[in-house]
Amino acid sequence: MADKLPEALGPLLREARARLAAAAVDDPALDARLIVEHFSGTSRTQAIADPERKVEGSAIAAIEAALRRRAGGEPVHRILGYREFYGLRLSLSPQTLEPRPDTETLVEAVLPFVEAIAAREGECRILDLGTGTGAIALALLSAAPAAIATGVDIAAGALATATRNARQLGLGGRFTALQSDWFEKVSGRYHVIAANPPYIPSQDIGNLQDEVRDFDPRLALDGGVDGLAPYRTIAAEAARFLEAEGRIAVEIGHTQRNEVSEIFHAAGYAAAGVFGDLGGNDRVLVFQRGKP
Ligand SMILES: C[S@@+](CC[C@H](N)C(=O)[O-])C[C@H]1O[C@@H](n2cnc3c(N)ncnc32)[C@H](O)[C@@H]1O
Repeated sequence: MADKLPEALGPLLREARARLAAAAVDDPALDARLIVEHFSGTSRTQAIADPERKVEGSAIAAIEAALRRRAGGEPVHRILGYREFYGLRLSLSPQTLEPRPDTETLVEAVLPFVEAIAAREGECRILDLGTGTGAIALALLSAAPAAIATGVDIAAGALATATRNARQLGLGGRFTALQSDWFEKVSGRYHVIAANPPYIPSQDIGNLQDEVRDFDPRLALDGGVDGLAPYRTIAAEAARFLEAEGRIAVEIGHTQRNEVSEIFHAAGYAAAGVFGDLGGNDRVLVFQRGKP
């Protein structure tokens, strides 16, 4: 049994970090800080300026429990219940993928187009397929006040979380949640169809990092036998829902650029951009109607 956690903020942070380091957590200093700040309601500045500040017993108990979960391998943002994405705080639930910084690449890739359409037409309609927490749609709505978005997901629990996130961010009036198997229940035409679909080949899921395999929902990861099934469906069915000059933007696995490009070219789309993530990997492909 570990010693009792100290009540004073500075020593508490040090002990939290030591426990996570002993459990071989990747970044024990960062995770200890996130956990202590979240459950004690304190800030980094307070920890530096007032390290003797006392933390309440109920907060210490919550920190104790959170450290145990983190040491047991649960991702820190699952424990906190939220993750920042594109500067927005998004709540998570068991049915949502934890949004990743790489996906911000997709937001940046289409934002200039969204802004240009909104300036020209007074509105830009976005369809976010597989919306999860609402990450892509809500980031675009927060950056483009004349945009409106429909977030589609097959998972009702994900849509409930996306709807809550939209409301909490003051974007509820421009966000519609729709439960649908890709385009099945979708109607209307959109200037942007965005998707970060599941793209891991089914047989590779067992080899993913424990934190991904055990805590992200399988529905958010499994892209079928070769990881490309959702791209085939999206490429085959998008035409009826895309405005003439619209764009389709998809996140891809870093080895999938050629295969995904071929799928969209065969369906009648031309490349309109390739975007790399912060690690320099191909991460987002943008397409428009036309010959490759
Ligand atoms: C990789 S996650 C992306 C979540 C979110 N867009 C993000 O970037 O953080 C894929 C999402 O697609 C949803 N999904 C899986 N199969 C689907 C289907 N057939 N129709 C609609 N959504 C689906 C999953 O529930 C999951 O929320």
